[in-house]
Amino acid sequence: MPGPPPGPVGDRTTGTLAAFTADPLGFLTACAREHGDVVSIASRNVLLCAPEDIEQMLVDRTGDFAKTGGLTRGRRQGFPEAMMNSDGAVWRGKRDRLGPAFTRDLVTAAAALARAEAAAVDWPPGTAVDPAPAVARVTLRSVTRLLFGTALTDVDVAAVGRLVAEIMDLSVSPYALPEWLPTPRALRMRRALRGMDGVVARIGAGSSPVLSALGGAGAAELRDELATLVLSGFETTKNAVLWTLHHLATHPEHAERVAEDAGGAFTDAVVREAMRLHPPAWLTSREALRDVEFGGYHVPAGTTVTVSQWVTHRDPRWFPDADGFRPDRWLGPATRPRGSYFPFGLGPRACIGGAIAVAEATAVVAELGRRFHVRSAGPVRPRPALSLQPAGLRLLVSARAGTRTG
Ligand code: HEM
Repeated sequence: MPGPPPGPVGDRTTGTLAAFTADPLGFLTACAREHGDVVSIASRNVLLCAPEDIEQMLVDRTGDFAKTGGLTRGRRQGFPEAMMNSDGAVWRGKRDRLGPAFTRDLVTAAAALARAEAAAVDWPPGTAVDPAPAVARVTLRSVTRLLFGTALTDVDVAAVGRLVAEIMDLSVSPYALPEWLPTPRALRMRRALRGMDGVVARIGAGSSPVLSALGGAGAAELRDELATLVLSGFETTKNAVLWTLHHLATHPEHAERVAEDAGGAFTDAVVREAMRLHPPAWLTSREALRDVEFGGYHVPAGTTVTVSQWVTHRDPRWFPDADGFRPDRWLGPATRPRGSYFPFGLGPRACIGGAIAVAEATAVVAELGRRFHVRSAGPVRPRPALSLQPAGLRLLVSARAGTRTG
């Protein structure tokens, strides 16, 4: 009978919670480097780091795992009727309904819309800017125009931004107080959700292939589906663009190539490499529905099994000079195992908008990289909220010769 996986010895009462909460990325990295590919990171919590195990969980043995158990069990789900928050046959029905609307044409349209939105960014040259508000506006407006045919106003953009900020703050808080308590945070969250309801109502009144695909949904289901599509399609893509700008700001030689590349293979490689080092989705979890075995260790039913893009994307076994920003590694044929790089997840539950996100991010980076020189204006720290944010990012911006900046 195989034994349990090895792992860190935590505090007698709180286990490893304090170490995880203080520095989730550092904690998970240390677990992998010190204990191997299958690590018991807390009671009934296991981290998988080997590509073949990651593939097993996300692709080959999906029937042994549920998405909506584990870390999310018992917590009220923000949008419970959305595809993203469902499992089993209910999820299958929703994905079959929505999937066909995500066509190749939609991906092509995503690039054109994102480039047009990015063309309107008017950073004053010669200044240090926080790029997040402009990039948020570009990514949010392009994804909502693309999916729902609706151009959001600045009031809508602000309303979605407020909700995302609340969700991100909540996701880094170690304290989960009951939601009915009238804490300032709970009140802010309720206000932000009401603001989102207004945006969703406007979006739902539009017309598009995605809205037609959702034609048979009831009111609550439609609201949950639209809200999660907006939220998941926007914050992650925004962070992918912001991290890419950060890497270009610290690697002028790559920024020069992007300026010349007009959104070609090199710009695509730059975005992929940024998502390797700074994956917007840095953690994915499932609950084991039955006893399973990984790497010769026993993992009992009910265990939360986690895979981390942050940890595996930085493993030197699959990525030589793993901490270096080297976009050229994406230009040759891929020789690394499939489960070593999974910014959009893998298997049947992989991101429905991955191709759209890459097209959008590449188009925005191409357009901004063509018009602006960017230099780093200070230290940046990864903030592992629900999505990995570049905290403190500021860029010194100047116009490239021969381009208008606004
Ligand atoms: C850089 C941008 C993005 C990243 C890094 C990202 C990442 C992910 C990941 C890792 C998953 C799978 C989670 C799991 O296995 O538990 C996922 C699922 C999902 N994503 Fe994305 N995503 C991005 C952009 C988008 C966009 C643009 C859309 C919408 C157009 C979108 C909509 C969704 C939906 C609806 C799901 C749930 C799929 C399902 O449950 O069947 N995402 N995303």
